Amino acid sequence: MIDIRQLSKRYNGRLVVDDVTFRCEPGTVTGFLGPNGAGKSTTLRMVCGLSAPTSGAALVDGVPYRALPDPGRRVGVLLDASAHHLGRTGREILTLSAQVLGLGRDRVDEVLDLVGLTEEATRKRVRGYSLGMRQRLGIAHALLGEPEVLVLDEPANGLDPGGIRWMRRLLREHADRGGTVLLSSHLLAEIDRTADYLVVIAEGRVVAQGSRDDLGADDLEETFLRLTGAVE
Ligand SMILES: Nc1ncnc2c1ncn2[C@@H]1O[C@H](COP(=O)(O)OP(=O)(O)OP(=O)(O)O)[C@@H](O)[C@H]1O
Repeated sequence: MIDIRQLSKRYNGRLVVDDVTFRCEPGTVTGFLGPNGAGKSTTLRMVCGLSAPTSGAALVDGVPYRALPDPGRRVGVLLDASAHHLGRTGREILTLSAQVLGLGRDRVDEVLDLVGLTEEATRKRVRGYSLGMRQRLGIAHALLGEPEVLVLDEPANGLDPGGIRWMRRLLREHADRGGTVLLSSHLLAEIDRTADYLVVIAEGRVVAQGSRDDLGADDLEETFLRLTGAVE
C-alpha cells in the first residue's frame, strides 16, 4: 500500500508538487496521469526515497521508503530505464542487484525470462540496447526482489504495441495476486486500459481522482484535456 499525504515539493521557490494526497491499495493498478512537467516523476521520486518532501509524507506500508527494513524486496522501482550502467550487460546489472538483495542466480534467469529478453540480448552491453530493451531490463530489475509494491515511471515508453500489451498483462497479474501498482504515464490509452484507479495531476496539484466511472471518463482524452486545462 502506498499512502501519499499532503505531499509537496518546492524547487527554487516554486511548488512543483503541491499538496498531493492519494492512496494506492493492494490488488489495484493506479494510473498517475498528467501533462509534461506536471510533477509525476517528482512525486514518484519522493515515494522511492530519492527526493525529500518539502512537506507532507509519502509512505509505503505505513513508513517512508528509507525506513523500510528491506526496501529492495518490498518495492520494485523503475524510474529511468536509461539510468543503468551503459558499459555493463543486462545480465551483469541484474546479477549485481541480485547479490545485493541476497538472491540466487536462478532469480536472474526467471526475471529475464519473464520480461522476454533473449539470452543473446542479456549478454550485450546496455549501450547497444533499444529503448524497448532498456525498458524491459528496467522492469526485470524492478521485479527482481519479488516486491509487493511496484512504482513505475512511464513504463510503456519505447515499447512496441506487443510490448505494451505484455506489460499491461504483467501489471494486471501482479495486482490480481494482491500487489500494489503505481504507474505514471502521459499515454492516455495505455492508462485507460491498465488502471483501476486514476489520479490526474496538473501543475503539481491533483485535479481529479477516482475510478474511470467516477471521472466520467468515457472519453478519457477529452476528460484529461479538460482537467489539465489544455482545452476550455
Ligand atoms: N531537480 C530539480 N530541480 C529543479 N526543478 C525540477 C527538478 N526536478 C523537476 N523539476 C521541475 O519540476 C517540474 C515537474 O517535473 P516532473 O519531472 O516531476 O514532471 P513530470 O510530470 O514527470 O513530467 P514529464 O511527463 O515531462 O516527465 C518541472 O517544471 C521540472 O522542471
